[in-house]
Amino acid sequence: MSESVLEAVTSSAHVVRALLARRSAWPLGAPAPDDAALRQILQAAACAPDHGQLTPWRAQYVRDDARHALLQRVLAHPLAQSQEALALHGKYTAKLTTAPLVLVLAARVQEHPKVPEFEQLLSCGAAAMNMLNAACLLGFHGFWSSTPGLLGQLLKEVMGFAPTDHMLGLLNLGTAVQKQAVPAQRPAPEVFAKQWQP
Ligand SMILES: Cc1cc2nc3c(=O)[nH]c(=O)nc-3n(C[C@H](O)[C@H](O)[C@H](O)COP(=O)(O)O)c2cc1C
Repeated sequence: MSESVLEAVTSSAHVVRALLARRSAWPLGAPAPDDAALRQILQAAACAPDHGQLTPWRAQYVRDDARHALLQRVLAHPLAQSQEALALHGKYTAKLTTAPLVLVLAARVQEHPKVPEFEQLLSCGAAAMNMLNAACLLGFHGFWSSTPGLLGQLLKEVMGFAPTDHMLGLLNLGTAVQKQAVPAQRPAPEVFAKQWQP
């Protein structure tokens, strides 16, 4: 085996090991990916399988003080003043400000004769996972969290997503505060996959 092939094989094995060891982490602190690292992470989204090349994934990222400005706008929104919504302000605060870099994810699905909605949504999920994996491979940590119900609606309005966009949650990026991640108990492949034979 040539030196360069050996190097490629060795680094591929390293990447697969890193993929298999990946854990989500929460809370997240500094450092977050800088602009150059974030660009690579976003570029990884664009490597998702994308039937019809529709680019259905959308993201807006928020760093540092801008997270607090976003939070204030969310909390000040008229829809966030009901008794029910007021009880969720603490949860919204934790969701939007616990990680130093927050990507707000959405799917922009379009009518297409060959690409149904579910394929476009799956493509967005793949894009998000590519970003999470890229961030981890670059040495950062991440946590994909949801923006249920009203929070998704508030973020959509405050951040200027399109009214028809589907909110897909937050991809929180930074560095794990707790350094010792417990290895995850993952199901063995036999649990969810089997060989089909005629
Ligand atoms: C779209 C999506 C939204 C999620 N939202 C939450 C959430 O709001 N809260 C939560 O505890 N886990 C949420 N999770 C699960 C975590 O991101 C994470 O996968 C889980 O804690 C397991 O950790 P692991 O990735 O290390 O296996 C969500 C996962 C997905 C795919």
